Amino acid sequence: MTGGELKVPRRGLMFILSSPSGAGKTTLASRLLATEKDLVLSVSATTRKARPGEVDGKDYTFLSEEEFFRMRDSGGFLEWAYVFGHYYGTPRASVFDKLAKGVDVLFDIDWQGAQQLDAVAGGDVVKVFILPPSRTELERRLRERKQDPEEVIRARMAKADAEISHWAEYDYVIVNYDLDQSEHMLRSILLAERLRRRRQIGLADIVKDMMRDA
Ligand SMILES: Nc1nc2c(ncn2[C@@H]2O[C@H](COP(=O)(O)OP(=O)(O)O)[C@@H](O)[C@H]2O)c(=O)[nH]1
Ligand SMILES: Nc1ncnc2c1ncn2[C@@H]1O[C@H](COP(=O)(O)OP(=O)(O)O)[C@@H](O)[C@H]1O
Repeated sequence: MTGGELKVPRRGLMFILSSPSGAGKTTLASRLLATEKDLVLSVSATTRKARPGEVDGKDYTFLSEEEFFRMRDSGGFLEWAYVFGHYYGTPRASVFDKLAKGVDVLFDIDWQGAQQLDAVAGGDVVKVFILPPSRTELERRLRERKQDPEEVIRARMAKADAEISHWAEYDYVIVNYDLDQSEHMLRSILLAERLRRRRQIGLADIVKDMMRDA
């Protein structure tokens, strides 16, 4: 069962995934997005170049630094951060409208972004940290992905400790040994969070009707 089958009107949630680069969050996010009804990706803006296969407007909105700063300075971002030598930001547009319509928004952002979203919308935020099984496996996955030159892989490994050191700030932690199992765990978290009483805003009316009819 997925949240799409839930009938009680509910408020959407902000589902944040963070991890050291290469742990598997993008893969897990796309599996969820492919199958979960009422879950959409917050497409971040970035000044980094597109990787082969990445689509502008779908994976990221690719901006020049000038365009990024213009958007940032006009209040266009809910949060933004400087990561691995590039700027990344979460567009403000329509996030809260989606939550009000019962649609969940998934964020693939780093610990800085997670902290900022928590500060502006704590009650809507659910934070999940994805850990790799080991450092060796993290490096193997970064190489296997074959999308970064050697110096970028080294930089990502060097930054892994800084990201991992924030693991205890998250509500849930998944050690990503096996993709199918991790996907199941992530889906279970999403379903449980969707069922939180305070998010099921239609409950009060349902219960009121029930009591009157009794
Ligand atoms: N704060 C923040 N971080 C972001 C945003 N978009 C992506 N990131 C993070 O930036 C880091 C680098 O992302 P990317 O270059 O796609 O490499 P990845 O680590 O392989 O996913 C990752 O930790 C992302 O989660 C954003 O809008 N805001
Ligand atoms: N549980 C897993 N077992 C083996 N390989 C995995 C697992 N999870 C992800 N991968 C692989 O590791 C690489 C990095 O995953 P990716 O989702 O791009 O990580 P991130 O978005 O966290 O940087 C990809 O090639 C992906 O297919």
